Amino acid sequence: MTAIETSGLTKRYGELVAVEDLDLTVERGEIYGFLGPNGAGKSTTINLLLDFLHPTSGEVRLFGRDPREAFPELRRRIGILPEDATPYDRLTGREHVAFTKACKDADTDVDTILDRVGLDPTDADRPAGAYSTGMAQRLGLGMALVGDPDLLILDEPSSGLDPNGMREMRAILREEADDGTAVFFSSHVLAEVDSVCDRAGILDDGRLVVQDTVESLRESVFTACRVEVTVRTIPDGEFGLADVDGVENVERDESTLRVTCANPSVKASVVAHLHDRTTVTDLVSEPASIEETFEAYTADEAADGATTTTADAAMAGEEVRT
Ligand SMILES: Nc1ncnc2c1ncn2[C@@H]1O[C@H](COP(=O)(O)OP(=O)(O)OP(=O)(O)O)[C@@H](O)[C@H]1O
Repeated sequence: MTAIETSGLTKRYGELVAVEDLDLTVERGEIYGFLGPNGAGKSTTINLLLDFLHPTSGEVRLFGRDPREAFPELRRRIGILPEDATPYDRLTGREHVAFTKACKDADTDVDTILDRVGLDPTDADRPAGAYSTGMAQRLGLGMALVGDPDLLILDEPSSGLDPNGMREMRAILREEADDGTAVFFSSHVLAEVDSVCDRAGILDDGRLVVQDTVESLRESVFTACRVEVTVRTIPDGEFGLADVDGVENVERDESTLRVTCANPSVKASVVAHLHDRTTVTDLVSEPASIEETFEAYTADEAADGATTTTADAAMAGEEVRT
């Protein structure tokens, strides 16, 4: 069953188009990653889905219903983790979860929720004002899980979580999806979306520029990577690294070159190129940021002289801006 459906969803602030003509569907049982750089329109989209903002044009349907008419009934079926959710200073973690339970008239067991998100009883009984960012985020996720929602909408859920917390969060999202919940979460961290989502869309300047299964995106879009090479001396002047096939960007400081590559195979060419000109003393490979990935993707499309269509846009016969 379709949990989220938007058609032509648009939000303008005067001249600024925060979300433009967004067509999106998210099914129950799937985890959908909503990727985009800062200011792309992710939070605005979430606020439109939840009827916190009214669209300039277009429509939202949650479980086939117009949220404007169906809240608060729909609200009971939805768990929300807003961006930068700040708990009430004086209420304990336990009281936050109990409060959400009361608001939703849910029969959730508060201790089970606290345990599930990794807040031990001592922490759960402390005022949440003293929580670290990661603990507050765990609490926010716990509140979103109250009432066994059919749809989870999470805005940057991993912000502030350490690697352990991120792993635990991913496991919870997968359990929820396996249980039939639709999970929609926004992120600007590509690796996070890559590791947990079934499908993902990339938003840029308010427009959905790519949307596909993560498996397909991994082959076509999530290929950019970054390599940080430490060298004994950086060769003088232009030494041709930026012209190596597949090199998208080069940054340098005294002894380090940070090179964005269109795909992992380019890393070997980078090292070979440097090997002929200087001594490489260290090499660290890391995932590219969403901005780098997006730049590499759009550069590739442009270089191909491609029709610059994505899977979805191609289906719709639309051209994608680059
Ligand atoms: N109330 C508002 N009035 C005017 N412009 C706004 C308003 N809210 C958001 N915007 C603008 O709309 C665009 C999209 O903002 P939005 O917060 O949705 O982006 P985002 O993808 O969630 O960014 P981030 O990852 O930084 O949270 C931005 O250019 C932002 O400045």
